Amino acid sequence: MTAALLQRYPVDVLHRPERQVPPPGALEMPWHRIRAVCRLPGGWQRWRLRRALPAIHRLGERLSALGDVALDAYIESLRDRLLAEGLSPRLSREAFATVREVAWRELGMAHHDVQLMGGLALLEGKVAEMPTGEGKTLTATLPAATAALAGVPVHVVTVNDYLAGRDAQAMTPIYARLGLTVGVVTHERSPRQRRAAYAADITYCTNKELVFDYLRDGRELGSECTPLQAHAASLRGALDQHRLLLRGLHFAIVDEADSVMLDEARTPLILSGPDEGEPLDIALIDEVLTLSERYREGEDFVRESGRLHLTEAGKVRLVEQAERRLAAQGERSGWLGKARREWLLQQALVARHQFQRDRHYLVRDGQVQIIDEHTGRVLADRRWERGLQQMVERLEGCRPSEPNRTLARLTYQRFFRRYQHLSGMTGTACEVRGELWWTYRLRVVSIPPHRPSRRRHLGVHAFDDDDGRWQWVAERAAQLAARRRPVLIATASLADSEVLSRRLEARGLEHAVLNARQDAEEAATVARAGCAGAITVATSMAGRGTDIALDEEAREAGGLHVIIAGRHDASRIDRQIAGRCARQGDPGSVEYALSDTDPLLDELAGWQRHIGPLPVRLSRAQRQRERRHARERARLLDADWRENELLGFSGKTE
Ligand SMILES: Nc1ncnc2c1ncn2[C@@H]1O[C@H](COP(=O)(O)OP(=O)(O)OP(=O)(O)O)[C@@H](O)[C@H]1O
Repeated sequence: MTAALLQRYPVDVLHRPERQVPPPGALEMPWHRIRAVCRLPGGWQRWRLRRALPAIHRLGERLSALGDVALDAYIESLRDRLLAEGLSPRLSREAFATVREVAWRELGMAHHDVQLMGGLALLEGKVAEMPTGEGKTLTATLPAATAALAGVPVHVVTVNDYLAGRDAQAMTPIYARLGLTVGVVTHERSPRQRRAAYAADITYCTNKELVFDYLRDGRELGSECTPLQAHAASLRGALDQHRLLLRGLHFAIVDEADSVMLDEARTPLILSGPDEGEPLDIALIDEVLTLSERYREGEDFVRESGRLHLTEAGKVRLVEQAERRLAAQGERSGWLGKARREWLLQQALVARHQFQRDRHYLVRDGQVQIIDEHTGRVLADRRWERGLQQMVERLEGCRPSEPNRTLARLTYQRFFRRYQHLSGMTGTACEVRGELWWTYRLRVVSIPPHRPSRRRHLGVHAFDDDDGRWQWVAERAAQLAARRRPVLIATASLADSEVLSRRLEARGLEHAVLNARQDAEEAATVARAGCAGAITVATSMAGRGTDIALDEEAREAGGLHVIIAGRHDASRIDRQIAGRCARQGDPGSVEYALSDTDPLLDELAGWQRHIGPLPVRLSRAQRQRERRHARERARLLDADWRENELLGFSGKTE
């Protein structure tokens, strides 16, 4: 696949190469769903990958006998051969042995067999499912360096700026010794720095920055949107290639693939700019907010599948109010038009009843900032659309921001399938393997752990209310810390993390907090979290990718203990949090502290909400939410294809 890529797309000739993905035919989706079920057994896949290992080790033995100068000369010759011949299986094995030897010399870490297998799966364009803490960061260096040595620009995509910066910095010694350049794209980088980072052999970036940069390039390209059109425009001097950020979509390794490609793929990414059209009608926003105050849940509006809907009684009430307003203010009042006023009121109800401060957003420096529900991080510069942002700002007493207009939008589903070579890695893919196949044509290969896990599951503790839960959690943390074990307490929201922090403070327990409000010291907080007796309270910010290294005393005391205080949107997220302990053969334990007031229970209606033990009800609610989110993604994908077909005649959305 990759060799073909090199033949078809000489990198420096075509601008912005990417795969043209045709919309699926009528029977294609059902057919791929059947194929997702009829996959090859995992054992056979692993056996196939394992077969390549003896050859890599034989080469590795030869390389380890070389001195530093001889190794550098060997790397030079390997690069020349890869550039000339492309990525043949033989040269790929040679490259893997070389990267492994270099990793050993530069970082003191040689890839384990399971990491070599994971690397081979990535090079084949698959999702490598490797248990948490097995060293995916190091695994990615194998296919990334191999492809980069063959001249293919590589994007290593991850979920947040902290991980992109950390992984790039940690792995740079390997790439530098191989003569490869590394770039990092994070939120604060300027366009010039981004261009330079994408020009590097290997670019570490976050999914959001990558898609936004792609959309910005799309606007720069205008109508010259396909690679061939862009190339032709460049030849006739109509396109200044130096203004583009990316060099095309060649080879991507997506870390935390289930989070990036599924959890975050429920809403399209929207590039917005200042709206120079209609000015914001603050008086109307205030009026709607005042009206919405009188609407009662259950009578005037209901929650269904996580959304708010006006009931018939609510609609009748709105008609009466609108008529009164129209009579008083005339037709220019903004109340004309049934659809518009219902929509306005619905937005006001969402601002009032659905979005909660310190759960969905926080207020900082007089501004409302959105918290990413999956990563627990602030989404800098992102705002809700069409008046919703301003409504929340008014409710919080902040100055309303200027309205934005959509410039371009794109779904992750469409974006990632445009890569010439797409692969991913994660610790949690087994339950979504079908969706990864029919959405992205990605197969999942489960890679076994290097050593058997020593993680102990200490069960679930259920409480009637938050008060009881926080009291127990604080007591438990105090006991464990006294035994010199480090404790990580994961809360479901920023508000919960602050409530717990106050409880710990009241007991005089020293602790660190990692949440969207206290994110400046992230690296230092994570570095201290593995010290003997340390207590750390964190939201899902510490859920994925965070590597908590233990000190010797902590390891001897029993390793990290994780308390998951509240179930998350998907069981995969809980498993990722549990995966912060017992990594790389270390000891560790995990337990749950659940409360009957968990907002996840809102997912259940009627008897389901009240019948059965709390852990069973929460698991039911979690499964229901996972299914709802999967349905939303399927709907979005479907709408995306249909819109694409329609706009094929009239224009493009990106
Ligand atoms: N071959 C190796 N030899 C020694 N240590 C290793 C090796 N591979 C990885 N490690 C160490 O294992 C730890 C975990 O690595 P890493 O954070 O990359 O795991 P991960 O699989 O990405 O975890 P997560 O699933 O949480 O993202 C790191 O401290 C890393 O240095």
